[in-house]
Amino acid sequence: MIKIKNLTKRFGDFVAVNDLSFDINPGEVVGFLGPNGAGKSTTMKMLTGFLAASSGSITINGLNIKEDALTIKQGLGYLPEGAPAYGDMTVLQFLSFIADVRGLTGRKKQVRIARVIKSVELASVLDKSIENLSKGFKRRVGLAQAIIHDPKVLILDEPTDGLDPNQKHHVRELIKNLAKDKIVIISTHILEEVTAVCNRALIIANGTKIFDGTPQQLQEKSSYHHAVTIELTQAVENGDELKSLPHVASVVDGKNKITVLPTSGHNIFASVYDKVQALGWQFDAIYSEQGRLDDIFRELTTSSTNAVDA
Ligand SMILES: Nc1ncnc2c1ncn2[C@@H]1O[C@H](COP(=O)(O)OP(=O)(O)OP(=O)(O)O)[C@@H](O)[C@H]1O
Repeated sequence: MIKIKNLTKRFGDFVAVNDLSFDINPGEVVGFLGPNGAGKSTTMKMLTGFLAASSGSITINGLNIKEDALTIKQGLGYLPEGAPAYGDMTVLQFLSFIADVRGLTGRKKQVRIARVIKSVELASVLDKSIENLSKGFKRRVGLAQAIIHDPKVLILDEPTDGLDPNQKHHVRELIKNLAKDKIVIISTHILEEVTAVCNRALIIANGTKIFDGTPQQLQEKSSYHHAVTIELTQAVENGDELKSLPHVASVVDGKNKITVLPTSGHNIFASVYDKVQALGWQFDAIYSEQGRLDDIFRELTTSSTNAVDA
């Protein structure tokens, strides 16, 4: 279990992480979100013992990062931002080196190396220098070094950055499989990643926690939660006719699309559907939305007085 209490990091007068507190339990895959400069990487660096906190405490499985950094690091996998160091090593040399650093020897070392090569799909680049790899392969090598020792806590800073869509899918599946008995913290800008991989979302802005809940609870905060979208066959209608329905907050007219937003907590699908039928509108699709994460992310992170726990 990870316990973060009143964690603060100052760089001179600037407060990058401000009084952050939260706990994380095994089995949780936490999407750590926030706009650029919110303090995500700084928090991750403190969690992994690479940066000392100005105040507050971090304990991982009962050990304090200040006193037991080495023991904590042994049970932790970390994928930092960017590419792995030692660009002149080949992929295989690098993995072998990391396995040595992690104290793996003999058959166990060979088995673990073979396992990560397979799970992160590195077989085709084993003899290439890391510096000559594409961005996506560099990221995969970074992921391989983070999981080679089967750590109980995995901290991944933008794990799918630079990967093509197939690889993104593959890495997300890999993370989901790895996550069963571990704590996984993923920093990401990709909101769809949160619903695809995470069972908890934690959003920070200006170093302060502004949301902590499930991806579902995050979606429920969107003004598009339970909004009804009608994709019209022809863009001849406007949404004025729908504005007067009960519990309708507003109507957004798009090109061939009209979206009807409900007032909080109301389900307006049936009444919108009936009205569209009564009006005789031709449509290709009509559906209820789950909520738009981009929209709620913007709402939460652009307002400064919005601290919330789901
Ligand atoms: N070593 C440092 N010295 C001074 N300021 C720093 C230092 N490291 C980070 N900062 C500042 O702290 C703030 C938080 O940075 P951090 O890298 O943690 O943000 P982030 O949420 O990871 O952003 P991004 O999404 O852009 O990676 C930023 O304003 C950054 O400029």
